[in-house]
Amino acid sequence: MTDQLVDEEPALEETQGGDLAIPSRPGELEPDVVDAEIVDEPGQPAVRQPRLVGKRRLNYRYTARLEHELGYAEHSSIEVQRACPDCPNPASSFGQVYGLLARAAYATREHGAPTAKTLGWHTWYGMAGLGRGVARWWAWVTAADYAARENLPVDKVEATQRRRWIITGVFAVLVAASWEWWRPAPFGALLLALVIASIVERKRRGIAAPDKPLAAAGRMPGSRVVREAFGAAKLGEVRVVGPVTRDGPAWTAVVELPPGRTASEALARRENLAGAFGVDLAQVYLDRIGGHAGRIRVTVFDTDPWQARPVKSPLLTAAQWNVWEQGVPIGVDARGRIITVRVFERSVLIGGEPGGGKSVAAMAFLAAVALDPHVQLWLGDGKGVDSKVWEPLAHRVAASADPMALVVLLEELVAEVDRRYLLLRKADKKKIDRSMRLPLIVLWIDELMRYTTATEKIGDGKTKVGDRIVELLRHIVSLGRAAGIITICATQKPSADVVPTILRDLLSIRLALRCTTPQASDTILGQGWARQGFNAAQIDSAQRGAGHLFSEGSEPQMLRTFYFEDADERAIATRAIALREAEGTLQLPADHPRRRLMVAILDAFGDDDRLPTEELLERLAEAGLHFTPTSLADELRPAKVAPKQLRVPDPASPGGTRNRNGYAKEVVEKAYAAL
Ligand SMILES: Nc1ncnc2c1ncn2[C@@H]1O[C@H](COP(=O)(O)OP(=O)(O)OP(=O)(O)O)[C@@H](O)[C@H]1O
Repeated sequence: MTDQLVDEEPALEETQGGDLAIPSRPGELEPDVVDAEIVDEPGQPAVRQPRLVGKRRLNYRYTARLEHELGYAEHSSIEVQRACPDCPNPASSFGQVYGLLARAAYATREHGAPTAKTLGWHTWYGMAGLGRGVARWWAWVTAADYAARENLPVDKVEATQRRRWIITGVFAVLVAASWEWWRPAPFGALLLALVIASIVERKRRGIAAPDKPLAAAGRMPGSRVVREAFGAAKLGEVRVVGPVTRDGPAWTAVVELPPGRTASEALARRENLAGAFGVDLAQVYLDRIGGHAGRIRVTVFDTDPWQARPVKSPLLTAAQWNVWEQGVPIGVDARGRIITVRVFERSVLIGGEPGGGKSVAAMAFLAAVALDPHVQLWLGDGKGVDSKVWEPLAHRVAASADPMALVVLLEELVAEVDRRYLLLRKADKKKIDRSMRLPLIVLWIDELMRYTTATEKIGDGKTKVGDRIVELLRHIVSLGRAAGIITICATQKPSADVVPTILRDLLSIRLALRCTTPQASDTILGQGWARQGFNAAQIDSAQRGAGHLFSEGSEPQMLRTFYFEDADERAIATRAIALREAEGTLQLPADHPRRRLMVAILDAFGDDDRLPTEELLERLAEAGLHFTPTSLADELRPAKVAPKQLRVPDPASPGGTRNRNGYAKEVVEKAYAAL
């Protein structure tokens, strides 16, 4: 690409309104006109077929950007400046003033200078001021003030009038003479008069110029600006420890508060600080500095980090996950660092108003659980739609949105908790560990309100279903910790009647997405956090998926959850099913072929405890199921059943045994029970 600016000053008066055709659409340009202006590069073929690719009118000149083809298949563009026939004659004074104004307008547009508004003010009040000025001048030149004094001699008044007319005349001549010196000068003088008149007029009328807005701290403020902002936020005279530095999309500084003031006070005044820095609340972050309660790290982002593009989870590309060891990656902090939560021995509460992003946040947990084939998923879904995709890989599912079905599921889980406690007691352990080979169980309940507020009566006819569900949940959450049972609940209405405090306090990981009130935010995070600056009601609706997470550490942290599209969710579920199938941990439906095969094998055993492979194959063939030794082993591998060397009765010697490759009934029974 070659960019040449042919900045030849055209003979403006000659071309003005002349026969120069100014194209308005690409392709209309007359080649001759352009060829005349183009300076070919030495040694390059002549320009052909110029094509207009853009034009711009600035001042009284017209700039056309042309693209033309050189002899070889290369393009180059050239700017040609011509006089603009629609503009006032630039040689005239009016044309020159027009030029000045056009330049000012251009500068306003290009550089965003707020001149349009200022110009409007000056024009309006300037005209009014000029009118008043002309009236004053007339009173002065006619010596109206003298005329009113009756005892003054007439000749004295006339002399004054003469003198004042002469002064006016001299001034007029000077202005007129400047015309020759520089044509826009009289207009410049007029403009100056207008501006001065406008300022005086506004002063007279008591109209103040609009206040200059407080400048934002910018991308790299000095420590003085930081100190002043803390002062303005009523945090006293602080010291900026070390330099203010850039940290990716933000600037950051360590600030030491005045003696006796604490980092908590600064956290509570985050919004005041945002105002003092001239930025949005979402752009300001305050982190405590370990080992010094009076120091705080302030980080101010150039733009709102929570409105950036959705962030994809690492689970989308992970072949498999290990929840026990790797935890659950649920989102990113303001700097884009992944936040992972440990879930073993913990339970989760996700709350927020409708559309706050609960289902998407839950997806991070469900996707991690799904991709770990050794974690069982128990589903209780209040809405009956959101978790449909996970149903095929779930171990148990409570029928859609039916509180009674959830009661049945929870009772079964309570029984499992009790069974695990027995195992713990036997193994003399306080909590399950990997050596016990018990799978983690994740219980997922979406839309808690639907269940905990259900008023139907059950059992004795006195207990409400909702109360029973809360009771069962409390049992599972409090005892499930040591038994490897993790409960995850979501709720749209995080009020105390939906999530009783007694249950809320047991759920140790709490994620507050956008809420309507600080009280709702506190219901999720815990009492008093909103006052200390962790308030999900301050999350803007444009900050989708943003929330406060109370997990580890002494206070909540803000994050943005990973975003999963429907297709991502389906892809993970499909992968997870295959993974579980391969590991033999998929809970198979009643009519699954493997389940039917295992029933047929158990029937084929009859009263025998062990069978050589060939005999088992014969008995299966009698039942209409035809396998070879290899195909049977392949079918049973996912269920973790494999043939091995066994002592089986020897038909050749009654009462004797021999070594054969075969299957043990006990192994098949265990595998069937685990399906
Ligand atoms: N982490 C995120 N990143 C980007 N967009 C998100 C994120 N989380 C949620 N959203 C957007 O917000 C919308 C609502 O999210 P979601 O369905 O999870 O809300 P919800 O709280 O479950 O709503 P409801 O209670 O009505 O079911 C999503 O469709 C998505 O567009």
